[in-house]
Amino acid sequence: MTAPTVHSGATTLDYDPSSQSVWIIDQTLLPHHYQRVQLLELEDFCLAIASMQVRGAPLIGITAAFGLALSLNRPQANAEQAYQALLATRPTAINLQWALDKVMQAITAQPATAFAAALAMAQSLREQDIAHCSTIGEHGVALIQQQYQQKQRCINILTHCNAGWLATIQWGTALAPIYKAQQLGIPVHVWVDETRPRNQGAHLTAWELQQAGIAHTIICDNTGGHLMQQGMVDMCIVGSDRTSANGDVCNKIGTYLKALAAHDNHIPFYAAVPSSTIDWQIDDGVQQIPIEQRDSAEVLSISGLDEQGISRTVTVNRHSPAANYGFDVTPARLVSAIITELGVVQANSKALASLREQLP
Ligand SMILES: CSC[C@@H](O)[C@@H](O)C(=O)COP(=O)(O)O
Repeated sequence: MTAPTVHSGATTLDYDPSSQSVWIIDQTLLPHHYQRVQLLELEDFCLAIASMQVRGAPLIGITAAFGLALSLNRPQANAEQAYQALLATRPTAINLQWALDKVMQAITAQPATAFAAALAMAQSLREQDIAHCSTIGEHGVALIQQQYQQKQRCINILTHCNAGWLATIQWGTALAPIYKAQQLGIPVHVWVDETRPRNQGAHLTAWELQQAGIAHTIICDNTGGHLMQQGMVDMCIVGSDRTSANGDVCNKIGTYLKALAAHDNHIPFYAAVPSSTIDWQIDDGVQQIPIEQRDSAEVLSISGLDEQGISRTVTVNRHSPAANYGFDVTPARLVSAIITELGVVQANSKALASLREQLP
């Protein structure tokens, strides 16, 4: 099967009404194999999120929304149990709870037609994600355009992890402005942090950009600071898994170090954040956002393709322990601005509170 691109209108999750299931892309196989898999039962949904077949904050949320909704049409359906099972799959991305809460609200509002109401909500969250990511792209591309107007040459953008269409339903968050820049004919080149240990940059962002025909270069996670010192980065754009109400941006581990280097080198550092990623209950992201710790095996070994297929290779001293922190928090003072579907706002409590007032 030909792999889709962002420009062919590809989506990462599609509902199939005939089987009451969803089809996702198994992201653990990318970039080596493009394979869609079907999620039918609640357990399939939980496993897909926990094992990172689907990942990226917005996509985690929408997948969970469908998992909860579809679980209601099974024998012995129990919405509360399904909610808790899905919520327990990953701790950091707030989109997970946000989407589950929306579906629960729909169920509570229409108990007699709970399945239909929940499914309609999941479908509307999916459509909303597409629209919001596209709008984030339109707001973000103005920032790239400013740089281009000043410099009149290819704009070098550094990104971390994967916040492209694979992390959402379509378009992505951090990559959406880059795709929009390409559509406008603005020359861009993307520095892609490999993003150990799961290599979402080297595996997923690089694949997406290559499919879309966007110039990019994979770099080791520790390279960004050097490039910034040498004037080889014009701006950084990253995504977020949870942004606190005061503008602290939690994102894939290593983001904070890039923000520090950007600050030291006077390079703008933007986070592309749909409002569904803002945790309004937390006003100190550094202290309050739960940071996922995953299996140390992900640090001790690396996955790759050989004649046998995809396998993991141990790359370290076998007898050493390892720690696997999944995310870190960039304090608001290091974030130049936050790109949302409602516009570009300052990373502080006041600006975010006024953004909140505009939310439906
Ligand atoms: C639009 S996605 C933003 C973030 O979710 C992304 O940068 C990220 O950190 C994803 O982490 P992952 O562990 O792959 O789910």
